[in-house]
Amino acid sequence: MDKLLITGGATLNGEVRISGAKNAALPILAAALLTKEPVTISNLPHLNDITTMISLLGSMGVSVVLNEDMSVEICTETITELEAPYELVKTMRASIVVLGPLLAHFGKARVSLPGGCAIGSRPVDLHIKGMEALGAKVEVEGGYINASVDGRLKGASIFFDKVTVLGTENVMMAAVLAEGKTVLENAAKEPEVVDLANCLIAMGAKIQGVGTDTITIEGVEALHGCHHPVIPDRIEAGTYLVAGAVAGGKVRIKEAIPEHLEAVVTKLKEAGGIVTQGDDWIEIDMNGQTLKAVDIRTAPYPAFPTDMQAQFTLLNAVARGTGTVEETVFENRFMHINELERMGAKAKIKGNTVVIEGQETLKGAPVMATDLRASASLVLAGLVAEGETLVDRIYHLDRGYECIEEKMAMLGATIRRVTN
Ligand SMILES: CC(=O)N[C@H]1[C@@H](OP(=O)(O)OP(=O)(O)OC[C@H]2O[C@@H](n3ccc(=O)[nH]c3=O)[C@H](O)[C@@H]2O)O[C@H](CO)[C@@H](O)[C@@H]1O
Ligand SMILES: C=C(OP(=O)(O)O)C(=O)O
Repeated sequence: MDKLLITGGATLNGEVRISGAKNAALPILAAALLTKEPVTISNLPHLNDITTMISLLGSMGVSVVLNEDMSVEICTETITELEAPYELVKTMRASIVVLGPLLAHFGKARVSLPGGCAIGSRPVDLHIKGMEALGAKVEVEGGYINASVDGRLKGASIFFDKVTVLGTENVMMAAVLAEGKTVLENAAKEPEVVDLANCLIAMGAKIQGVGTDTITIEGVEALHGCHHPVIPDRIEAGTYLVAGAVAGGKVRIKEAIPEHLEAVVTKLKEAGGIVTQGDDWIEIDMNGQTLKAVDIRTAPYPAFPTDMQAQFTLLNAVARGTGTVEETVFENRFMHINELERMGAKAKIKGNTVVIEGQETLKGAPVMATDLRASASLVLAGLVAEGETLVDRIYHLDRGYECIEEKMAMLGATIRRVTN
């Protein structure tokens, strides 16, 4: 199993290109199931999750062709199976997002329940209720969601009890082919939802209000092919900015969308970073600045993202002062704390809040990655710790960070992949 070996202490300097967003690319790949015509998707990141989604489409008999420019062309003309099997869904819960497109286009879907994961129970009840509201018959049996509809789905008014990103995306994709009007209230406003909607609109869908909490969809009979470039990954961007903050120096992220990172940049400035930005870049300069602990409260966009919580927890662990981090989105997203404590971090967890007392230094240690962003926080810890840190189980990182060791090394980090 691959590990990352990091020798701490190097100051980071330079530029890093941000890859396409995993969480936008995954539903957009699924959106190709909504039409018979070819859909071409570019700026896809090279990540294990993307490979899993492509394998899932392939397992259905969908044709997926890699073009010379590295874009991917997907065509459903050859589809034979309307199923997402457990073997694939268990490795990536975002596979659930094929439910809406399969049901809306083919009238039937069988999708394995994703189950819980290292960050909490993560139910999909709101996805299922949304499909039922659109007129689907849904049964959960033997760990599978079996959904079907006679004829077309029917537009409906749907209020999400909780803001759900994949839930909004799944139901929005089902509604674009439904008969009549659908109104989604308390919908997710994340940039990835907006990117998916823009792809659907390019395919001929009629959607209004994306980026607000009320999305209105006027169903159409059929969608057509399109070419869609995926937006840059705001979480990857934020992670490299935190790397610059904790390791000192000057780090510029390029080919990003600064508007998507406002909550993160606000906290980086509060932490003492000198942050400047242009149309598609953000730079953090820590030369001579003292890193200060900050208070964080995660919540749906545009508030501070839960996917940046672990990285800021680490920032607090090496900053001056005491910072409080409150996690309101997932019930169990503090798995990185124990590992950071093994490196000398001082933290107290109480319910969904952790209070971190900043330390002058952390000490390198062998640590275990438990989920994607927890892993990112351990890599960041390794960059600042004294001595060597060996991060085990980095398959989590490979789900979400393209070429992380190459990108970090280009900024000056001493980091390499160890295979055994
Ligand atoms: C592939 C992808 O895009 N993943 C992102 C997506 O996950 P995902 O879409 O799975 O997360 P949700 O927004 O759905 O989860 C938000 C909250 O709603 C709850 N919930 C969700 C659905 C449901 O049917 N019932 C229910 O109770 C969840 O348990 C959680 O407490 O948004 C999360 C929140 O920004 C991010 O951390 C993930 O990186
Ligand atoms: C939690 C995440 O992803 P997923 O929803 O795919 O588990 C993430 O990207 O941080």
